[in-house]
Amino acid sequence: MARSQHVDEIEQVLGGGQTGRDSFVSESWRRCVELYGMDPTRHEPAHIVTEAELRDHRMQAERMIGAARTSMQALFRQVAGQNYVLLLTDAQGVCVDFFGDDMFIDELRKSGLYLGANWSENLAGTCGVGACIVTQEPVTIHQDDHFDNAHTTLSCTAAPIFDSLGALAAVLDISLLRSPSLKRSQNLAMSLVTNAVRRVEMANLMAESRRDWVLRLSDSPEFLDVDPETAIRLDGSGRILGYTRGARRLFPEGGPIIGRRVDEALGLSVDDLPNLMRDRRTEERVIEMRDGGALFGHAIAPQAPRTALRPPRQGGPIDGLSGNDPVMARLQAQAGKLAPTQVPLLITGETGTGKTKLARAIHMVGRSRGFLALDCAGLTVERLDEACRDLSGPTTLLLRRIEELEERVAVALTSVLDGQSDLRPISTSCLNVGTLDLPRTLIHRLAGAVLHLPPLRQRQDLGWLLERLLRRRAPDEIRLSPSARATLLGRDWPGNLRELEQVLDVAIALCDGDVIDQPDLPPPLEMSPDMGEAEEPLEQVMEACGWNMSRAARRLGVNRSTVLRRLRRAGLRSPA
Ligand SMILES: Nc1ncnc2c1ncn2[C@@H]1O[C@H](COP(=O)(O)OP(=O)(O)OP(=O)(O)O)[C@@H](O)[C@H]1O
Repeated sequence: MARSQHVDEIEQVLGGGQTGRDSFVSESWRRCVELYGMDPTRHEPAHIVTEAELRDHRMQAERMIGAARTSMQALFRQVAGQNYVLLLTDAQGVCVDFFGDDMFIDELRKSGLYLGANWSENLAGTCGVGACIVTQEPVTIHQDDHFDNAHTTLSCTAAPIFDSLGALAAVLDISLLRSPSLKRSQNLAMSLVTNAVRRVEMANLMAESRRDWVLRLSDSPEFLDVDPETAIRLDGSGRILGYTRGARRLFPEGGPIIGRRVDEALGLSVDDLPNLMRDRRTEERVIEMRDGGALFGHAIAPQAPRTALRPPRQGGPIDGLSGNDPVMARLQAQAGKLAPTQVPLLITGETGTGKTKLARAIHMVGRSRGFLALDCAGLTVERLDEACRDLSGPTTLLLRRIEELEERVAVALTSVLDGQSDLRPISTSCLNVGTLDLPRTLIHRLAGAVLHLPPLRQRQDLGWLLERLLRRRAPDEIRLSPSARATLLGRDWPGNLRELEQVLDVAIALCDGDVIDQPDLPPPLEMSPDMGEAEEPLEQVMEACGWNMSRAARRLGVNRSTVLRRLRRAGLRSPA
């Protein structure tokens, strides 16, 4: 388009005419004339700040430059050989970082596609960075979308980068000195730059969240751990301390996000975060959204060491484990005091009583940065060595079902613990410490203190648990009828909290309307006499099972070879 045509079109738009330009372009033209007093015939060189000013701008933007570096490098590699230039500007529009081809450096510098160029709209007229700062949205300003006649060969696609409090912090711009005439030729550039911005915001949030929980969210399980769409940073009571821009979709009604509770948008509380850590399968980490949708979640525990021997926070993860049960209250008080120490802990209790949950809660309150969870069933020496090889700094080692440890692995574990003083083991077992068939040397390294969780049938807070678990699973309207409630309160719960959760899940699925009635409750599992508590002495178990190895294995919840090994170790033989 000839220069005069460009000027004519601007004047036409100023007069209220429609010329087919994107509305954000026409609005920017209007601002250029009416707000900044620019002349449509202007042809001005790029505005470059002084060296000293650039130093200041770069210093102020230092953190964002660091957070953006990796994404910019990756983006630059993606567009290699296509003459694209990448600019990172601060929120004032000054270019504080740059990636471009050295071959064109003089031309880039002259056009303002270089460090120190100031692309704010009131100086440069309609341009990618300037329009992006004003609209706070991604934009492409293509060729004669630019107001200033000096820039009408450029094509600039820019996306805003927000800090974790939701304020505009920077702009990432991808530009071409010369481009095809069609604006849609830049659609791919737009998608590349918006993806890069998402990763920059994520890197920025992660860098400042070492002391808090981060919950990363994704629509699909495949991208959850590698390239999630958004993330929120949470304090110990589940309030949002920071977020990446994508998290706005959690609160479609708008308004400020900082300080909101996560359970306003998602069907989870901060106590559930340990269940969303990376050691769980991605497909299992589903989070219900309050609006009926679902997302996949990846929770990252606080990384930085906490101040030593700090008492657990009020309303923290350990406090949330029970209602008004005196045995649990005592246990939680002990757990809270032991959590910030390095004392190795053994948590015992029947299956499903919440041993793993308590272990994770202790880790959250403790001082360890790292967290490694290992299932002892089927654990090999190689897997143990591999998992513990690259650990650095204080780390919680959660060993689930320690009674399943094979002898060879038990020996290897003893050496691992001896060799890594930063490892704090927290083990769980369905057996009491006295019946654990493990080398004494190892038991002393694992059971500095023992915390025993009561079975659900002995807890006095079953009513509280019913309400809490129901509220976490179902919208507010769903409630239990008095008879359904009485039935649940009267059950034995051999599967403890896990069984309770499953019964509620089934009842919620089966109930019509918003009342769970007695017929909606699945009947209690028929427990065979073989599946009682697995805490009796081995000889008693064997006798009860008629010295049948398979039955004894089922009753103890272990495999046959473990029973055989225990019998040998205890010097027991069938009387027959
Ligand atoms: N205090 C609690 N409040 C609510 N839910 C709980 C509580 N403790 C545990 N749960 C839930 O009960 C289920 C079983 O808990 P967990 O896995 O910690 O039990 P466990 O004792 O380690 O079981 P197992 O010995 O069979 O591995 C989990 O889904 C957990 O989220």
